[in-house]
Amino acid sequence: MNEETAAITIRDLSFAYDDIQILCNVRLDIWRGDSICIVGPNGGGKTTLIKLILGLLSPDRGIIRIFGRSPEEERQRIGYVPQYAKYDPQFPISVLDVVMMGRLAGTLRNRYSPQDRDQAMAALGQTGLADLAARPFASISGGQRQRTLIARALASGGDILILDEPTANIDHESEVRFLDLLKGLNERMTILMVTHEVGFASSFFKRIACVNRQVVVHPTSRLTGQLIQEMYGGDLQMIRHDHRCSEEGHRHD
Ligand SMILES: Nc1ncnc2c1ncn2[C@@H]1O[C@H](COP(=O)(O)OP(=O)(O)OP(=O)(O)O)[C@@H](O)[C@H]1O
Repeated sequence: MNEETAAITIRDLSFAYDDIQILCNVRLDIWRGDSICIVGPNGGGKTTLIKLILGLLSPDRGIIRIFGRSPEEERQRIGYVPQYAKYDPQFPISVLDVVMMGRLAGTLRNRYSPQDRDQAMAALGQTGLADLAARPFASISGGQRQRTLIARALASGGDILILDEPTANIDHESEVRFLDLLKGLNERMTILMVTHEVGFASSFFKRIACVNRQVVVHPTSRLTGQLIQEMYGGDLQMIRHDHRCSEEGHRHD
């Protein structure tokens, strides 16, 4: 993969919180237009990996390049949807206000321009929520809140979209609409998504990255149908997946 096709390149990355090693010798290549699903056991290091990609944490060793430059330089090109559970839905603001927060430049200027507003409305249109712009964020459904947070990430105008467990707390119908939305966005954006729902991976993502101190990537085509059945049976609990993340259970691409 060369600089023209690379979106995110990680080499020899290690990171510890205090003395506890969380990620060790990670190598990962994510190309432009990729869609990659990040799975792994609780505490395996998925969110830590995302924070490193966003430049919110610095590696102890190794390098991370976003479009060939440092995460700090290219952070504006990444739209980030945080873990749903960490967002307080009771905060008294409108749907449009939430999306406007994605216009980082406006936040730094301390006031938003008409262009910021237009971008935020366009992002709401893309996620099918334009009619709800004036509604209090607290009054819309869980699935609509999720799409609002995606609109906020889109309003930033990035080329990479990173989502941390976005489907927790949304029903199946919303999940299907959500997948359609991701498919459309993937035509022009690189998408990374953390999930515990492995079934999700086979229906949309091109590749699946297992994070458990190290990172091992599989094409999702190898995980579909019978193979998924053999690997997980009817049980998609991450504890089974953790077992498969052992060195014997994986091949590096
Ligand atoms: N700020 C911090 N200080 C110290 N340890 C931390 C900190 N943040 C996370 N950890 C620890 O680092 C490890 C990896 O956490 P991380 O949130 O990256 O895991 P995860 O794979 O995203 O887990 P989950 O599936 O539960 O969300 C965990 O053991 C966690 O307790």
